[in-house]
Amino acid sequence: MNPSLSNFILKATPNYILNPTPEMNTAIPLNTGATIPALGLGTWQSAPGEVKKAVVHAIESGYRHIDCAFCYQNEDEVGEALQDVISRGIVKREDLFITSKLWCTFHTRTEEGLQKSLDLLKTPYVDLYLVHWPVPMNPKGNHPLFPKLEDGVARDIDHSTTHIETWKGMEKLIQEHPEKVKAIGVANYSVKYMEKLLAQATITPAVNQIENHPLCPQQEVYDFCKDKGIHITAYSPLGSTGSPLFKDEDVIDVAKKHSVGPATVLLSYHLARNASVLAKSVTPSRIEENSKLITLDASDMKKLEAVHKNKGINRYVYPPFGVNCGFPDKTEGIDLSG
Ligand SMILES: NC(=O)C1=CN([C@@H]2O[C@H](COP(=O)(O)OP(=O)(O)OC[C@H]3O[C@@H](n4cnc5c(N)ncnc54)[C@H](OP(=O)(O)O)[C@@H]3O)[C@@H](O)[C@H]2O)C=CC1
Ligand SMILES: O=C[C@H](O)[C@@H](O)[C@@H](O)[C@H](O)C(=O)O
Repeated sequence: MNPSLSNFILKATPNYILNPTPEMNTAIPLNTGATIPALGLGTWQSAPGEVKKAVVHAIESGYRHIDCAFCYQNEDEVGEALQDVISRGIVKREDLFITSKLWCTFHTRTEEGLQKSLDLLKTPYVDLYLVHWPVPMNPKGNHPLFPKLEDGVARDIDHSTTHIETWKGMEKLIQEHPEKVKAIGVANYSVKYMEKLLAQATITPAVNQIENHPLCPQQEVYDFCKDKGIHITAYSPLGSTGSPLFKDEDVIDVAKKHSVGPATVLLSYHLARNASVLAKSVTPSRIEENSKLITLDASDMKKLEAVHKNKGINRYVYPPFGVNCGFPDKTEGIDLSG
Protein backbone atom coordinates (compact mmCIF):
# COMPACT_ATOMS: atom_id res chain seq x y z
CA MET A 1 0.00 0.00 0.00
CA ASN A 2 1.11 3.55 -0.67
CA PRO A 3 2.67 4.63 2.69
CA SER A 4 0.84 7.96 2.75
CA LEU A 5 -2.45 6.12 2.22
CA SER A 6 -1.74 3.68 5.06
CA ASN A 7 -0.86 6.65 7.24
CA PHE A 8 -4.17 8.25 6.35
CA ILE A 9 -6.08 5.09 7.22
CA LEU A 10 -4.29 4.85 10.58
CA LYS A 11 -5.07 8.47 11.35
CA ALA A 12 -8.65 8.07 10.19
CA THR A 13 -9.23 5.18 12.60
CA PRO A 14 -11.32 6.50 15.47
CA ASN A 15 -9.34 6.49 18.69
CA TYR A 16 -12.31 5.33 20.69
CA ILE A 17 -14.18 2.08 21.00
CA LEU A 18 -17.86 2.06 20.36
CA ASN A 19 -19.10 -0.88 22.36
CA PRO A 20 -17.27 -1.04 25.66
CA THR A 21 -18.98 -2.93 28.46
CA PRO A 22 -20.47 -0.02 30.37
CA GLU A 23 -19.56 -1.25 33.83
CA MET A 24 -17.23 0.21 36.41
CA ASN A 25 -15.32 -3.03 36.83
CA THR A 26 -14.79 -3.74 33.15
CA ALA A 27 -11.37 -5.40 33.21
CA ILE A 28 -8.94 -3.60 30.90
CA PRO A 29 -5.77 -5.56 30.03
CA LEU A 30 -2.35 -4.30 31.07
CA ASN A 31 0.93 -5.26 29.39
CA THR A 32 1.71 -7.41 32.47
CA GLY A 33 -1.09 -9.90 31.76
CA ALA A 34 -3.13 -8.50 34.67
CA THR A 35 -6.18 -6.27 34.25
CA ILE A 36 -7.21 -2.93 35.74
CA PRO A 37 -10.85 -2.10 36.62
CA ALA A 38 -12.20 0.72 34.45
CA LEU A 39 -13.21 2.98 37.34
CA GLY A 40 -11.23 3.77 40.46
CA LEU A 41 -11.98 5.93 43.49
CA GLY A 42 -9.56 8.85 43.78
CA THR A 43 -8.29 9.85 47.24
CA TRP A 44 -6.31 13.05 46.63
CA GLN A 45 -7.58 15.84 48.92
CA SER A 46 -9.90 13.42 50.69
CA ALA A 47 -9.53 14.72 54.21
CA PRO A 48 -8.62 12.60 57.20
CA GLY A 49 -11.86 11.76 58.96
CA GLU A 50 -13.62 11.49 55.58
CA VAL A 51 -11.49 9.20 53.47
CA LYS A 52 -12.04 6.00 55.47
CA LYS A 53 -15.81 6.35 55.14
CA ALA A 54 -15.46 7.18 51.44
CA VAL A 55 -13.34 4.11 50.68
CA VAL A 56 -15.60 1.81 52.70
CA HIS A 57 -18.69 3.24 50.99
CA ALA A 58 -17.10 2.88 47.56
CA ILE A 59 -16.14 -0.74 48.11
CA GLU A 60 -19.58 -1.53 49.55
CA SER A 61 -21.03 0.11 46.41
CA GLY A 62 -18.99 -2.16 44.15
CA TYR A 63 -15.77 -0.20 43.49
CA ARG A 64 -12.74 -2.48 43.31
CA HIS A 65 -10.05 0.02 42.28
CA ILE A 66 -8.67 2.60 44.74
CA ASP A 67 -6.05 5.18 43.76
CA CYS A 68 -3.73 6.26 46.55
CA ALA A 69 -0.40 8.04 47.00
CA PHE A 70 2.05 8.59 49.83
CA CYS A 71 1.93 12.36 49.32
CA TYR A 72 -1.86 12.42 49.86
CA GLN A 73 -1.02 11.91 53.56
CA ASN A 74 -4.11 9.79 54.08
CA GLU A 75 -2.90 6.27 53.20
CA ASP A 76 -3.11 5.28 56.87
CA GLU A 77 -6.86 5.90 56.87
CA VAL A 78 -7.31 4.25 53.46
CA GLY A 79 -5.55 1.26 55.02
CA GLU A 80 -8.07 1.25 57.88
CA ALA A 81 -10.86 1.15 55.32
CA LEU A 82 -9.23 -1.76 53.50
CA GLN A 83 -8.82 -3.67 56.77
CA ASP A 84 -12.44 -2.97 57.64
CA VAL A 85 -13.97 -4.28 54.41
CA ILE A 86 -11.63 -7.25 54.23
CA SER A 87 -12.20 -8.24 57.88
CA ARG A 88 -15.99 -8.02 57.39
CA GLY A 89 -15.77 -10.31 54.35
CA ILE A 90 -17.10 -7.65 51.92
CA VAL A 91 -14.13 -8.33 49.63
CA LYS A 92 -10.92 -10.30 49.62
CA ARG A 93 -7.64 -8.46 49.06
CA GLU A 94 -7.23 -10.20 45.71
CA ASP A 95 -10.55 -8.74 44.51
CA LEU A 96 -9.16 -5.21 44.89
CA PHE A 97 -6.85 -3.20 42.65
CA ILE A 98 -4.80 -0.83 44.80
CA THR A 99 -2.47 1.77 43.32
CA SER A 100 0.07 3.82 45.21
CA LYS A 101 2.74 6.27 44.07
CA LEU A 102 6.37 7.04 44.81
CA TRP A 103 6.63 10.67 45.89
CA CYS A 104 9.27 13.03 44.45
CA THR A 105 11.41 13.15 47.62
CA PHE A 106 11.70 9.34 47.49
CA HIS A 107 13.09 8.96 43.95
CA THR A 108 16.43 7.69 45.28
CA ARG A 109 14.65 5.53 47.90
CA THR A 110 12.17 3.43 45.94
CA GLU A 111 12.24 0.51 48.37
CA GLU A 112 11.66 2.76 51.38
CA GLY A 113 8.89 4.63 49.55
CA LEU A 114 7.09 1.42 48.65
CA GLN A 115 7.44 -0.05 52.14
CA LYS A 116 6.07 3.11 53.76
CA SER A 117 2.95 2.94 51.58
CA LEU A 118 2.50 -0.80 52.18
CA ASP A 119 2.73 -0.25 55.95
CA LEU A 120 0.27 2.63 55.90
CA LEU A 121 -2.16 0.84 53.61
CA LYS A 122 -1.76 -2.30 55.73
CA THR A 123 -1.51 -4.47 52.67
CA PRO A 124 1.22 -6.94 51.70
CA TYR A 125 1.29 -5.67 48.10
CA VAL A 126 0.06 -3.02 45.72
CA ASP A 127 -1.31 -3.91 42.31
CA LEU A 128 0.36 -0.90 40.75
CA TYR A 129 3.14 1.40 41.93
CA LEU A 130 3.70 4.61 39.97
CA VAL A 131 6.40 7.27 39.82
CA HIS A 132 4.15 10.20 40.81
CA TRP A 133 5.99 12.90 38.76
CA PRO A 134 9.22 12.65 36.74
CA VAL A 135 10.71 15.21 39.13
CA PRO A 136 13.20 14.14 41.83
CA MET A 137 13.11 16.47 44.85
CA ASN A 138 15.73 16.84 47.58
CA PRO A 139 15.27 13.97 50.07
CA LYS A 140 17.14 15.93 52.73
CA GLY A 141 15.53 19.30 52.17
CA ASN A 142 13.59 21.52 54.56
CA HIS A 143 10.34 19.52 54.22
CA PRO A 144 9.87 15.76 53.85
CA LEU A 145 7.36 16.12 50.97
CA PHE A 146 7.58 19.66 49.60
CA PRO A 147 11.12 20.99 50.21
CA LYS A 148 11.75 24.54 49.07
CA LEU A 149 14.84 26.60 48.33
CA GLU A 150 15.89 29.45 50.62
CA ASP A 151 13.53 31.89 48.90
CA GLY A 152 10.71 29.81 50.41
CA VAL A 153 9.00 29.58 47.01
CA ALA A 154 10.94 27.49 44.48
CA ARG A 155 10.78 23.74 44.96
CA ASP A 156 14.07 22.08 45.89
CA ILE A 157 14.83 19.84 42.91
CA ASP A 158 17.38 17.04 43.32
CA HIS A 159 19.76 17.59 40.38
CA SER A 160 22.04 14.72 41.45
CA THR A 161 19.75 12.11 39.92
CA THR A 162 17.28 11.69 37.02
CA HIS A 163 13.88 10.20 36.45
CA ILE A 164 15.63 7.47 34.42
CA GLU A 165 17.56 6.44 37.55
CA THR A 166 14.26 6.46 39.42
CA TRP A 167 12.81 4.07 36.86
CA LYS A 168 15.77 1.74 37.36
CA GLY A 169 14.89 1.74 41.07
CA MET A 170 11.29 0.87 40.17
CA GLU A 171 12.47 -2.01 37.96
CA LYS A 172 14.61 -3.30 40.82
CA LEU A 173 11.56 -3.26 43.07
CA ILE A 174 9.55 -5.57 40.87
CA GLN A 175 12.56 -7.79 40.10
CA GLU A 176 13.51 -8.18 43.76
CA HIS A 177 10.10 -7.90 45.45
CA PRO A 178 7.45 -9.28 43.10
CA GLU A 179 5.45 -10.23 46.19
CA LYS A 180 5.14 -6.54 47.12
CA VAL A 181 4.37 -4.93 43.77
CA LYS A 182 2.48 -6.48 40.85
CA ALA A 183 3.05 -3.79 38.22
CA ILE A 184 5.06 -0.59 37.88
CA GLY A 185 4.24 2.51 35.92
CA VAL A 186 4.46 6.27 35.79
CA ALA A 187 2.25 9.31 36.12
CA ASN A 188 2.45 12.70 34.47
CA TYR A 189 4.73 11.55 31.65
CA SER A 190 4.68 13.50 28.40
CA VAL A 191 5.83 11.95 25.10
CA LYS A 192 9.23 13.60 25.52
CA TYR A 193 9.89 12.14 28.98
CA MET A 194 8.42 8.78 28.00
CA GLU A 195 10.68 8.51 24.95
CA LYS A 196 13.73 9.17 27.14
CA LEU A 197 12.56 6.62 29.68
CA LEU A 198 11.76 3.90 27.13
CA ALA A 199 15.19 4.32 25.51
CA GLN A 200 16.77 3.06 28.73
CA ALA A 201 14.03 0.94 30.29
CA THR A 202 14.21 -2.82 30.71
CA ILE A 203 10.56 -2.97 31.75
CA THR A 204 7.98 -0.91 29.84
CA PRO A 205 5.68 0.94 32.25
CA ALA A 206 2.29 -0.77 32.54
CA VAL A 207 0.45 2.53 33.01
CA ASN A 208 0.83 6.26 32.47
CA GLN A 209 -1.61 8.09 34.76
CA ILE A 210 -2.30 11.56 33.36
CA GLU A 211 -4.77 14.40 33.60
CA ASN A 212 -7.41 13.62 31.01
CA HIS A 213 -10.80 15.05 30.13
CA PRO A 214 -12.40 16.85 27.17
CA LEU A 215 -10.52 20.09 27.97
CA CYS A 216 -7.20 18.23 28.25
CA PRO A 217 -7.40 15.14 26.01
CA GLN A 218 -3.61 14.80 25.73
CA GLN A 219 -4.07 13.02 22.43
CA GLU A 220 -0.34 12.92 21.65
CA VAL A 221 0.54 11.09 24.92
CA TYR A 222 -2.55 8.94 24.63
CA ASP A 223 -1.64 7.84 21.06
CA PHE A 224 2.03 7.34 21.92
CA CYS A 225 1.23 5.16 24.94
CA LYS A 226 -1.40 3.20 23.05
CA ASP A 227 1.19 2.44 20.38
CA LYS A 228 3.66 1.19 23.02
CA GLY A 229 1.09 -0.91 24.90
CA ILE A 230 1.07 1.44 27.89
CA HIS A 231 -2.35 1.78 29.47
CA ILE A 232 -3.68 5.28 30.19
CA THR A 233 -5.43 6.05 33.45
CA ALA A 234 -7.25 9.38 33.43
CA TYR A 235 -7.13 11.63 36.48
CA SER A 236 -9.17 14.75 37.33
CA PRO A 237 -11.91 13.62 34.88
CA LEU A 238 -14.42 16.07 36.37
CA GLY A 239 -11.93 18.96 36.23
CA SER A 240 -10.66 18.30 39.79
CA THR A 241 -11.74 20.36 42.82
CA GLY A 242 -15.35 21.49 42.52
CA SER A 243 -15.92 19.52 39.27
CA PRO A 244 -15.87 22.59 36.93
CA LEU A 245 -16.46 20.45 33.81
CA PHE A 246 -20.04 19.85 34.98
CA LYS A 247 -20.79 23.34 33.60
CA ASP A 248 -19.54 22.64 30.08
CA GLU A 249 -22.51 22.99 27.71
CA ASP A 250 -21.34 20.25 25.34
CA VAL A 251 -21.00 17.83 28.24
CA ILE A 252 -24.46 18.89 29.43
CA ASP A 253 -25.90 18.30 25.92
CA VAL A 254 -24.53 14.76 25.76
CA ALA A 255 -25.77 14.11 29.31
CA LYS A 256 -29.29 15.32 28.42
CA LYS A 257 -29.33 13.14 25.32
CA HIS A 258 -28.71 10.05 27.46
CA SER A 259 -30.80 11.25 30.45
CA VAL A 260 -27.83 11.02 32.77
CA GLY A 261 -25.79 13.52 34.78
CA PRO A 262 -22.54 15.14 33.56
CA ALA A 263 -20.43 12.81 35.74
CA THR A 264 -21.63 9.79 33.79
CA VAL A 265 -20.62 11.41 30.49
CA LEU A 266 -17.25 12.62 31.76
CA LEU A 267 -16.38 9.19 33.15
CA SER A 268 -17.81 7.13 30.27
CA TYR A 269 -15.68 9.18 27.83
CA HIS A 270 -12.63 7.30 29.16
CA LEU A 271 -14.29 3.92 28.90
CA ALA A 272 -14.82 4.70 25.22
CA ARG A 273 -11.13 5.56 24.95
CA ASN A 274 -10.22 2.18 26.50
CA ALA A 275 -8.66 4.04 29.41
CA SER A 276 -9.38 3.63 33.09
CA VAL A 277 -10.55 6.64 35.07
CA LEU A 278 -10.30 7.88 38.65
CA ALA A 279 -13.10 9.91 40.20
CA LYS A 280 -12.65 11.38 43.65
CA SER A 281 -15.51 11.98 46.01
CA VAL A 282 -16.07 11.79 49.74
CA THR A 283 -19.83 12.22 49.31
CA PRO A 284 -21.72 8.89 49.45
CA SER A 285 -24.40 9.84 46.88
CA ARG A 286 -21.72 11.06 44.42
CA ILE A 287 -19.61 7.94 44.92
CA GLU A 288 -22.68 5.94 43.87
CA GLU A 289 -23.58 8.31 41.01
CA ASN A 290 -20.04 8.09 39.63
CA SER A 291 -20.19 4.30 39.47
CA LYS A 292 -22.70 4.40 36.60
CA LEU A 293 -21.08 4.28 33.18
CA ILE A 294 -22.75 4.19 29.78
CA THR A 295 -21.76 3.47 26.19
CA LEU A 296 -21.25 6.72 24.30
CA ASP A 297 -21.74 6.71 20.54
CA ALA A 298 -19.56 8.15 17.77
CA SER A 299 -21.46 11.45 17.64
CA ASP A 300 -21.09 11.90 21.41
CA MET A 301 -17.34 11.27 21.17
CA LYS A 302 -17.03 13.64 18.24
CA LYS A 303 -18.73 16.35 20.26
CA LEU A 304 -16.57 15.71 23.33
CA GLU A 305 -13.40 15.59 21.26
CA ALA A 306 -14.23 19.02 19.81
CA VAL A 307 -14.57 20.68 23.23
CA HIS A 308 -10.88 21.61 23.62
CA LYS A 309 -10.68 22.71 19.99
CA ASN A 310 -13.41 25.29 20.56
CA LYS A 311 -12.49 26.34 24.10
CA GLY A 312 -8.74 25.72 24.40
CA ILE A 313 -6.77 23.38 26.64
CA ASN A 314 -7.34 23.63 30.36
CA ARG A 315 -4.91 21.73 32.58
CA TYR A 316 -6.12 21.90 36.16
CA VAL A 317 -3.22 20.10 37.89
CA TYR A 318 0.28 21.44 37.33
CA PRO A 319 2.30 21.81 40.55
CA PRO A 320 4.87 24.65 40.78
CA PHE A 321 7.97 22.47 40.36
CA GLY A 322 9.54 25.01 38.00
CA VAL A 323 10.06 22.08 35.63
CA ASN A 324 9.11 21.74 31.98
CA CYS A 325 7.46 18.32 32.03
CA GLY A 326 7.23 18.28 28.23
CA PHE A 327 3.51 18.93 27.75
CA PRO A 328 2.85 21.09 24.68
CA ASP A 329 0.61 23.53 26.59
CA LYS A 330 3.16 24.06 29.41
CA THR A 331 6.60 24.96 28.15
CA GLU A 332 8.17 26.98 30.98
CA GLY A 333 10.74 25.67 33.45
CA ILE A 334 13.85 23.52 33.37
CA ASP A 335 14.01 20.39 31.27
CA LEU A 336 14.65 17.27 33.36
CA SER A 337 13.85 14.77 30.60
CA GLY A 338 17.47 13.54 30.58
N1 LIG B 1 -1.11 11.23 39.43
C1 LIG B 1 -1.43 12.47 39.73
O1 LIG B 1 -0.58 13.38 39.76
C2 LIG B 1 -2.84 12.80 40.05
C3 LIG B 1 -3.74 11.81 40.37
N2 LIG B 1 -5.03 12.11 40.68
C4 LIG B 1 -5.93 11.01 41.08
O2 LIG B 1 -7.16 11.14 40.37
C5 LIG B 1 -8.23 11.32 41.30
C6 LIG B 1 -9.35 12.14 40.70
O3 LIG B 1 -8.92 13.45 40.36
P1 LIG B 1 -9.25 14.76 41.23
O4 LIG B 1 -8.26 15.77 40.88
O5 LIG B 1 -9.39 14.38 42.65
O6 LIG B 1 -10.61 15.31 40.69
P2 LIG B 1 -12.01 14.81 40.09
O7 LIG B 1 -12.03 15.24 38.68
O8 LIG B 1 -12.27 13.39 40.43
O9 LIG B 1 -13.01 15.76 40.87
C7 LIG B 1 -13.17 15.72 42.26
C8 LIG B 1 -14.13 16.84 42.66
O10 LIG B 1 -15.41 16.63 42.09
C9 LIG B 1 -16.39 16.52 43.12
N3 LIG B 1 -17.34 15.47 42.66
C10 LIG B 1 -17.07 14.14 42.52
N4 LIG B 1 -18.16 13.50 42.04
C11 LIG B 1 -19.14 14.42 41.88
C12 LIG B 1 -20.47 14.35 41.45
N5 LIG B 1 -21.02 13.20 41.05
N6 LIG B 1 -21.21 15.50 41.44
C13 LIG B 1 -20.64 16.68 41.82
N7 LIG B 1 -19.37 16.80 42.25
C14 LIG B 1 -18.61 15.68 42.28
C15 LIG B 1 -15.63 16.16 44.37
O11 LIG B 1 -16.32 16.62 45.53
P3 LIG B 1 -16.56 15.79 46.88
O12 LIG B 1 -15.35 14.94 47.14
O13 LIG B 1 -16.73 16.88 47.88
O14 LIG B 1 -17.81 14.99 46.68
C16 LIG B 1 -14.34 16.93 44.16
O15 LIG B 1 -14.51 18.31 44.47
C17 LIG B 1 -7.53 11.93 42.51
O16 LIG B 1 -8.31 11.91 43.67
C18 LIG B 1 -6.28 11.09 42.56
O17 LIG B 1 -6.54 9.83 43.11
C19 LIG B 1 -5.48 13.40 40.59
C20 LIG B 1 -4.63 14.43 40.29
C21 LIG B 1 -3.23 14.22 40.01
O1 LIG C 1 -1.80 13.46 42.64
C1 LIG C 1 -2.10 14.62 42.78
C2 LIG C 1 -1.21 15.71 42.46
O2 LIG C 1 -0.17 15.29 41.61
C3 LIG C 1 -0.62 16.25 43.73
O3 LIG C 1 0.01 15.22 44.41
C4 LIG C 1 0.36 17.36 43.48
O4 LIG C 1 -0.27 18.36 42.77
C5 LIG C 1 0.89 17.90 44.78
O5 LIG C 1 -0.15 18.41 45.54
C6 LIG C 1 1.94 18.96 44.52
O6 LIG C 1 1.70 20.12 44.91
O7 LIG C 1 2.96 18.62 43.95
